[in-house]
Amino acid sequence: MENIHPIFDQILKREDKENLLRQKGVVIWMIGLSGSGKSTLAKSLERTLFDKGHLTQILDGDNLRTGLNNNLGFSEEDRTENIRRVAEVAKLFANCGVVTICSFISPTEEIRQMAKAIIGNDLYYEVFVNCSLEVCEERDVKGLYAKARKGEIKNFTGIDSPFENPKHPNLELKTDVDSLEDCLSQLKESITQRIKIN
Ligand SMILES: Nc1ncnc2c1ncn2[C@@H]1O[C@H](COP(=O)(O)OS(=O)(=O)O)[C@@H](OP(=O)(O)O)[C@H]1O
Ligand SMILES: Nc1ncnc2c1ncn2[C@@H]1O[C@H](COP(=O)(O)OP(=O)(O)O)[C@@H](O)[C@H]1O
Repeated sequence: MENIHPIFDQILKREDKENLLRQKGVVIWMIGLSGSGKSTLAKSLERTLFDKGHLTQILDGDNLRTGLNNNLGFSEEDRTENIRRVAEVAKLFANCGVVTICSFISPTEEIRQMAKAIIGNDLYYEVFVNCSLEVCEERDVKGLYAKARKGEIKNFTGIDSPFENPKHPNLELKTDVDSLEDCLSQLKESITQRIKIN
């Protein structure tokens, strides 16, 4: 871009900030249908890490869409822009050494590849919160599936908008098979390893 001069030679590196915080920065990218368990798992992970002295930040769809992304809806184009902005923000946090927990449906492989390309392979840690549409719909935590079935919400993921299962996540949690307690311990164990300073 003309007349824009990004600073690449920062005096302080991510490693310096990670050493200060005694943790590795990471973007934990949680993917799954509405009602699959992303927010529940993200909040519990954050609480556990915080209680152990880690600095964390949750970014999630419902919150970001009331602020930074409040001009975006659920068309394919808007979802792509939603994820592009979030990935950029997540990268800033992770480069400060923060354990950044992103909870977004991120419905297609293309969208996720974009997020990964922005964040970078070294920081991106993909978690598939796998739950069948049937169980998500049964849970219907926010009553949105009922509305979508009645045609009151258009482009609802899983109903009239696509969701592709991630092919090679770093971690897969089967929230319609394993208990919440089991899923949480799998998640906490893998993230605790991931953020450990050697
Ligand atoms: N049409 C449609 N489809 C899917 N979800 C919808 C829709 N309309 C509103 N909601 C609510 O928005 C939350 C999903 O936003 P995301 O930013 O995660 O979506 S996306 O990644 O851009 O696809 C989602 O939150 P979660 O239930 O936490 O996933 C819903 O509460
Ligand atoms: N194994 C599990 N993992 C995560 N959530 C579960 C599990 N079993 C049942 N649940 C319940 O499913 C619901 C998931 O809702 P939520 O976390 O808001 O989903 P999302 O953020 O993906 O829309 C919660 O009520 C949660 O208690």
